Amino acid sequence: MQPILEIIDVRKNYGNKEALKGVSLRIEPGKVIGLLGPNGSGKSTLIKLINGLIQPTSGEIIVAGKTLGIETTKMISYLPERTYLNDWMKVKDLLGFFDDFYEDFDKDRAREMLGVLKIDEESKLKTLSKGTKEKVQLILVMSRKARLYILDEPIGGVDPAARDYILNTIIKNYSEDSSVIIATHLIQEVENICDDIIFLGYGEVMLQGNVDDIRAEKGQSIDSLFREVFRC
Ligand SMILES: Nc1ncnc2c1ncn2[C@@H]1O[C@H](COP(=O)(O)OP(=O)(O)OP(=O)(O)O)[C@@H](O)[C@H]1O
Repeated sequence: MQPILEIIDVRKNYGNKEALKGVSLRIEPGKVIGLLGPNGSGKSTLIKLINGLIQPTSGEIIVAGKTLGIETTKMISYLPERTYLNDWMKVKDLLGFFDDFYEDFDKDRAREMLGVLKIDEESKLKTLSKGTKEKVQLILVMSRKARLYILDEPIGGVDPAARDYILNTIIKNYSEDSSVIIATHLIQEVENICDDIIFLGYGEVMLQGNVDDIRAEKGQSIDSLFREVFRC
C-alpha cells in the first residue's frame, strides 16, 4: 500500500541549532497518529515542513507518492497551533471562504457539526470564546475531504465536556484512504483514539509504533510511558 506520508532522513537547522536530526517516518492510510514530544522536541518544525511552510536543510518529504508542492498542499488539511482566521469575520463568512477556497470542502457537514455544538453561524469570531473559536476552526479543517489531516494541539483550549465530541469528530471524519496526525501534550485524552504514536525527543524519533502493542509490551499507558521517558 502506498504510504500517505514518507519522511526520509529529514534534517532541519535554524542557524546552528539542530531542530530535527535525521527524522524518518512512514505513515500508512487509515490511521490516527499521535505526535508526542516535550517542549522544543521539534513537533511544530516537522509539521511546518510537511506543510511546506519551511524548507528542510536536507532529506525528503513525500505525500501520497508526490514530492512537496502545490498538489500535496491541496491534499493536506492543516489546523495550526494559532488561529489564522480574521476576527471580524462571521462563522458563515468562514464557511463561504472555505467553500470557495477548497474544492474538497463539505459545507453541509460543517454546518451539521456547528449545529451540534450550538455555534451560531451569525456570530463574529471576535465575540466567541477561545475554545469556541478552536472548535470552529477544527470543524472547518475536518470538513475537508483531505488525504492527510494535521492537527496541532486541537483540544488544548476546549473544555473537557466538549473534548470527547471533538475527538469523535476527528475519528468520524476521516476515511480509510486518509490519515490524521495529532500533535498534542494531552496524551491521556488522545491515546485511546490513536492507532499509532510517535515519540519525538531532541529532534529524533525515540519510539514509534502501535498504541496497543506498546501498552501491552511496556505494561503501562502511553501517558505514563511518556512521563517516564521524558522525566525532567
Ligand atoms: N524560527 C526558529 N528559529 C530558531 N530556532 C527555532 C525556531 N523555531 C524553532 N526553533 C527551535 O527548534 C527546536 C524545536 O522547536 P519546535 O517549535 O519544533 O518544538 P515543539 O516540539 O513544537 O515544541 P512545543 O511543544 O513547545 O510547541 C527548539 O529548540 C526551538 O527553540
